[in-house]
Amino acid sequence: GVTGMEEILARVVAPLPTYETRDKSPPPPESNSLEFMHFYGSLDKEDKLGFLTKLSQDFGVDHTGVSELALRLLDAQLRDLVTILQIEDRLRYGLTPRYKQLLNHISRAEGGVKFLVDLRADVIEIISSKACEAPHIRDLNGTLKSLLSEWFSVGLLRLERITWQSPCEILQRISQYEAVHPIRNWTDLKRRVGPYRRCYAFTHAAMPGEPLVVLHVALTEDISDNIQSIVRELAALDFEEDVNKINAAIFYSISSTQAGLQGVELGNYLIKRVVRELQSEFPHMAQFSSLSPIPGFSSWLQGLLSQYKKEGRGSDLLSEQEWKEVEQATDSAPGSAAIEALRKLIATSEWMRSERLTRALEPALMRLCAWYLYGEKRRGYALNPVANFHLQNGASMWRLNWSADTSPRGVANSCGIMVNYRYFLNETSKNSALYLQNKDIAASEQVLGLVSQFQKSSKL
Ligand SMILES: CC(C)(COP(=O)(O)OP(=O)(O)O)[C@@H](O)C(=O)NCCC(N)=O
Repeated sequence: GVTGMEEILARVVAPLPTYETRDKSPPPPESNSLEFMHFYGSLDKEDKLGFLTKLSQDFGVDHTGVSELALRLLDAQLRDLVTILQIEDRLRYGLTPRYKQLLNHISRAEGGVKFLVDLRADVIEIISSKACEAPHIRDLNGTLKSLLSEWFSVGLLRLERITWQSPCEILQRISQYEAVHPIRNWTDLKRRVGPYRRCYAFTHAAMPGEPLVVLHVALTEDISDNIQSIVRELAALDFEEDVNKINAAIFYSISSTQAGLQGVELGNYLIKRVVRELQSEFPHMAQFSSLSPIPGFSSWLQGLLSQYKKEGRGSDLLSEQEWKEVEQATDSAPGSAAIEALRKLIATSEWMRSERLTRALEPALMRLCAWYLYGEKRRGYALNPVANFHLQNGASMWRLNWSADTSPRGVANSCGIMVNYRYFLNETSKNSALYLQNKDIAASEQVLGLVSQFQKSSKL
């Protein structure tokens, strides 16, 4: 109940020591941390929301104290620098939320770091579900994120290569966490860590046996243009890699496993770290690229077709000839009926069954997909989350691949198209800065060509 929460919080969230005694006060008993963790663990989702709201509101920053210090700082502007710096330091300390010490102490308890990672996952869920508008909960998220970013900085992470000899519990976790191309069975898993494959994970001493982010790599002769050649069912090859057939590293799946570490950029660091690892193992390797899905393209396209149907602008999406093919294949009248018919074909993946329709639609779907990846934005950045991830890392949108994923899921999600985000090593930091600051997308001639085809045909 509420009184229970109030009582617990007042007892275990020690008041912030005064500025003068900030380095002299003894740490609160570890029992406070253990009691907090135990109590929180016993709450259901509803109560967790109430508890975290109370923690962030009533045990955060002393706003009155801060505004008084701010006034004192203003008054001191004409004083000597030493005085000003002293008051600034008081202000800096005054902005420390009362609960921050408790979070620090919890991190030193057994299982405390994992507890805080999961606690932030709860906070993120509360914020994204808009379950409560309390602005203080964002402060709590910010404090947790900055603490976790320090504890999970690259220097404190361990790069582990996962092989068939890795402990079963790690292999089991790898197959459980694989979010992009689900692992079907032991044979599939063995293939993913076998010859011409690499699987790496970051782990942290505070969370033993827990892969924090997992990267799957295929070692190939050149940059892969389809996923079937990478994940198809094949008897696991037993012979060692033939180094002459290895010139490229294809990142075909990456998944972070801890929701509470969102924003800590582990995936980006893992890719960069693995590139260095592979360069030392294969000094001549010069091609590093992802082979990425394009989740959301199909549904975006269906939405676009509905919108253009309403506005009677079908001719802006497909050429005369392309519409003719659709009308014939679906026996529909020109105009909105044909648009609706095409929308249905995309929604049911029916178009894939007809050789003729596939050939007719390829140019249109490729230029629409190029526009979806390159032109569609959210707050100025790429709308597609996978594109945004790789572009933030400094990769360039290098090649769209037709019928790259012919699995039912691949056709349903992105009309079977996949994209290579290529990592030109001496350009990633420049590309990343240009993308993050100016929202410029680094793209190849092939992609830019498809985009300009779309713009010409739709007069965008
Ligand atoms: C793509 C991933 C690995 C990026 O993680 P990370 O680099 O830690 O980014 P962030 O979560 O810190 O923003 C992550 O967003 C993820 O697991 N996405 C779901 C699976 C996928 N590959 O899209």
